[in-house]
Amino acid sequence: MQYENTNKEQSNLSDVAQDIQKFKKYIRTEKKGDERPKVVVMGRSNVGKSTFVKAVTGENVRVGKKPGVTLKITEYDMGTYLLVDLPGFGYMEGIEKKAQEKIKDQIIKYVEDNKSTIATSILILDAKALIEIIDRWDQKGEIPIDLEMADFLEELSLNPIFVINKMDKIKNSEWDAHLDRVSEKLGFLPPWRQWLDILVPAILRDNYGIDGIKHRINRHIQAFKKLKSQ
Ligand SMILES: Nc1nc2c(ncn2[C@@H]2O[C@H](COP(=O)(O)OP(=O)(O)OP(=O)(O)O)[C@@H](O)[C@H]2O)c(=O)[nH]1
Repeated sequence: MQYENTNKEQSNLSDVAQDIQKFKKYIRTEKKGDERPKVVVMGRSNVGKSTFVKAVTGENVRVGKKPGVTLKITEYDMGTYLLVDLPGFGYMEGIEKKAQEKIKDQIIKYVEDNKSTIATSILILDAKALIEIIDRWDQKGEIPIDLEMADFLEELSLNPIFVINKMDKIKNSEWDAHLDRVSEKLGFLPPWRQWLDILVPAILRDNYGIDGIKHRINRHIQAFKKLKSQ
C-alpha cells in the first residue's frame, strides 16, 4: 500500500514537473524578440560599411573591393545595444536596377518596422564621390539615393550620424572647405563645425574617427534608454 502511494505521489510529481517544463517552453516561445536598442548602419555600396562594422565589433567582417558584398541584414550583439548592418544600396556592378530597388525597399521596410527600437542611425558617405554624385544627379534634376536616405533618417527622427568617410582622398588643407560643401549638400548650414554631433569626418580604413563615432553612439543609447524608462 505504502509502495502504491509513493508511486502515485511520484507520478503526480512528475506530472507537475512536466507541466512546469511545458509552461517554461511556452514562456520561451511567447517571449518577445530582443528589446535592446538598435543602431543601424547604412551606406551606398563600397563606402566602407564593412570596414566600419569590423572596427566597431571587432568581428572578422569581409572587407571587399568588389561593390555589393554585404547583401543580408546582420545583427551584432554589442552588450548594451544591437548593431545592425544593413545591405549596401545604390549602384552595384553586375546587379540589375530592379534588384537594387528591391534592396533599397528592403532597407526602408526594416527601418520603418523597427523605428521604435532604433536609438541612432549611421549613414556612411564617401567624402569625394558624394559631391560628384550629387552634382551629376543635380544636372539631371534628380536626387541621389544618399540624400534620399539622409532625408529618410531625418524625417523618421532616427538621430542620424553622417560619417564622411575616405577623407584621405581630400587634401588636408581642403578639409574644412570640403566638409562645408558636404554639410551644405546635406542641408546643414555651413560651417560644418556647427554640426559636430551629426557630421563626422573619417578615414575608417585607418580607424580615424571611430572613437568619436562610438562616443556618439553611446550618448544616443543613454538618451534612448532614459526616454524609454520615463
Ligand atoms: N581610401 C579609403 N578607402 C577606404 C576607406 N575605408 C574603406 N576603404 C576601402 O573601400 C573599399 C570598400 O570597403 P568596404 O568596407 O568593403 O565597403 P562596403 O561599404 O562594406 O562595401 P559593400 O560590401 O560593397 O557594401 C575597400 O577597398 C576598403 O579598403 C578609407 O577611409 N579610405
